[in-house]
Amino acid sequence: MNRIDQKFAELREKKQSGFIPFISVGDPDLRTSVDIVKTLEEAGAAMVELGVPYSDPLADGPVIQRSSLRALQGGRISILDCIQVAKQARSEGCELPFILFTYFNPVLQTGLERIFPLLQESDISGLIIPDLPMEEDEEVRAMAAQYGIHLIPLVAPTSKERVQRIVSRASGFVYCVSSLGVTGTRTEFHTGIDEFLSTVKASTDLPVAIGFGISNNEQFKRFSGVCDGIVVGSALVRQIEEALPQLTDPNAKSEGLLQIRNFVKALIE
Ligand SMILES: O=P(O)(O)OC[C@@H](O)[C@@H](O)c1c[nH]c2ccccc12
Repeated sequence: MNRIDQKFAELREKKQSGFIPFISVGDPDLRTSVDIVKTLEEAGAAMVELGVPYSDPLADGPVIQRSSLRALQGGRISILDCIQVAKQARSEGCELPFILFTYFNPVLQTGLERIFPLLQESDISGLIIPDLPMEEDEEVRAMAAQYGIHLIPLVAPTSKERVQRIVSRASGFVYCVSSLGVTGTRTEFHTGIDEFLSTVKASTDLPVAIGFGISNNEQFKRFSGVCDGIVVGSALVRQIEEALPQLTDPNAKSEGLLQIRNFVKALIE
């Protein structure tokens, strides 16, 4: 059974919502990304989105854009580097399900025929490609299914009649975007968000996760119990940004990781 399926089954058993953090791999460096992943697990993450930094992150707000730039400062970070971070974390005892999060261009550069066997042998359970249009996802879906990798779709409040089509082809879970626009913390969400979530949940037996803009415990609680998973990217990446002086100092790295742990604990308690 895919680790994502196992994890959501456990969460449903415990009637809990899973915390799904997103990080840019390589920010500030690959080794620290392994340490951050392990810290997220200790702090209570259910699974983790490993973001492949990209030079043209169209769907990302300023926080993740800065994070991608920092990661790419030390030279190109490939999908293979991100897979290596997952393998290293696993080898150091991390049991989290890994979701590779990448724009479509790096996937094409690496080659579909190469990526999927690698994801499978690296025990990476899911893949999110935010700019893969449903109309062009045939080949990617077939390869993902062949290698047992969940290709997780994004559904936006404006998806309306497309919801059924997107959800009917979904695998693993359905990622509901809470608002329109780019990633980044928000004070309020799309007006019809509750109705939108009900529509998606009524359209699938798959777990449903919500993301975009969630940055504090009040917002986390608002969606707990309503969704099976809650994705937080920018608010966490911002914490990593603030902890950079510690994370990049060998003598203070553990202090930086503790700051991240404390942020997550307060976010999801
Ligand atoms: O950053 P936020 O607002 O917490 O949203 C999660 C988001 O970061 C993560 O899932 C993500 C990162 N880049 C994306 C691009 C498109 C959709 C989603 C994403």
